[in-house]
Amino acid sequence: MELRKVAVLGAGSWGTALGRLLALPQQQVQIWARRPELAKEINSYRENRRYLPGVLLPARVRASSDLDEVLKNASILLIAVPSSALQETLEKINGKVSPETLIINTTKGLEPKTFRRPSEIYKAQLSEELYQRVVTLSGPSHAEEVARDIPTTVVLSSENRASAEEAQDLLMRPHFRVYTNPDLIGVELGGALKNIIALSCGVAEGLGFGDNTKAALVTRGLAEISRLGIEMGASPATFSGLAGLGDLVVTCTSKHSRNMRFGILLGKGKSCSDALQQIGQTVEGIRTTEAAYQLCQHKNIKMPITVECYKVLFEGLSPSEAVENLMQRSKTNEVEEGVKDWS
Ligand SMILES: NC(=O)C1=CN([C@@H]2O[C@H](COP(=O)(O)OP(=O)(O)OC[C@H]3O[C@@H](n4cnc5c(N)ncnc54)[C@H](O)[C@@H]3O)[C@@H](O)[C@H]2O)C=CC1
Ligand SMILES: O=C(CO)COP(=O)(O)O
Repeated sequence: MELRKVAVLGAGSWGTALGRLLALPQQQVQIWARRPELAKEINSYRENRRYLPGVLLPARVRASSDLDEVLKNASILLIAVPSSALQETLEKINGKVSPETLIINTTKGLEPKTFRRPSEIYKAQLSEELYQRVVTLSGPSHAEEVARDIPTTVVLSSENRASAEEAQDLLMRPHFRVYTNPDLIGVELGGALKNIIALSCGVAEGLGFGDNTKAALVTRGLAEISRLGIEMGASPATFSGLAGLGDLVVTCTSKHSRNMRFGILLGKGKSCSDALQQIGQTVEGIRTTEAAYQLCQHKNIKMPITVECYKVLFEGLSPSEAVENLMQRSKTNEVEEGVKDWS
């Protein structure tokens, strides 16, 4: 049996959980951790105590802070760094990856100012040949549950169908069901924009509001995600799928969501910097709120939750004022005009 090597870049909770999933008798996994101390700790304890405590890693998973060593002979590359580190990471691997390598992107986010989705960052950094090997993984999947083999469904998209199907075969497990979807724009926008709504649900919880408020945010959040997504070229159906509604539901309800936990702290009166420090992990919703706010202003699309979330994060608006602003907007229809008119 030919032994394959999988390189995972990013030793956070998601890189570690997926590294564990990819460790098979025929697959050796090496995780790249920026900090040598973290690589050492993972190897010594067979556990990533900092980012994924309580999950024992098989011996086939090793960590290293030497990027060249991790990339050497890898035929599969999985990238799980925060969106803020994606460009820098791709620059580091430039010229070190062979064109046949299958690349799985797991970063969810949107870049402020440029509005680039993760795959657009790959496209700008990689050769066209290698870009055709990039597949984005999205959908409702908290690392803490995937790492404990809790049944999970995800979705893959790519510009290249054969690459997406190859990644599907690679990742399918009895407890991890993988779908494909050709709508790369929708899959990546769903995964990024739900973070804004999860953060807002957290704020509502921190303010002491209840389930009605959360349901309102999820539903109206999905409406504004879809409005922006369709304008950007996504297929409407994707937003009722795993990368849309699916990820929105899990992130807005799960105790594992860093975006929601960050929002709870804001709702309870913590400053952004204190809340971020307390979470101590990636909170993609902050950058994505900035990007989506700029984008909806630029494209003149109504995204009231995103706008209020932006004001709380970047302009010092209090969470309770943001809720008041949302509730007291001028009256309107639920569905867009033209979808269903009064007869
Ligand atoms: N944790 C989860 O359940 C899921 C996470 N994701 C996405 O995966 C991405 C990574 O998230 P997590 O693993 O959860 O984050 P995390 O906060 O658990 O870990 C991030 C890791 O990236 C490292 N890192 C930060 N800056 C870096 C840089 N410049 N170069 C190299 N490494 C750097 C950190 O040191 C840390 O090891 C995010 O885009 C997130 O939205 C997607 C689905 C599920
Ligand atoms: O994307 C995720 C689950 O699908 C992870 O969400 P958080 O980053 O909010 O933890």
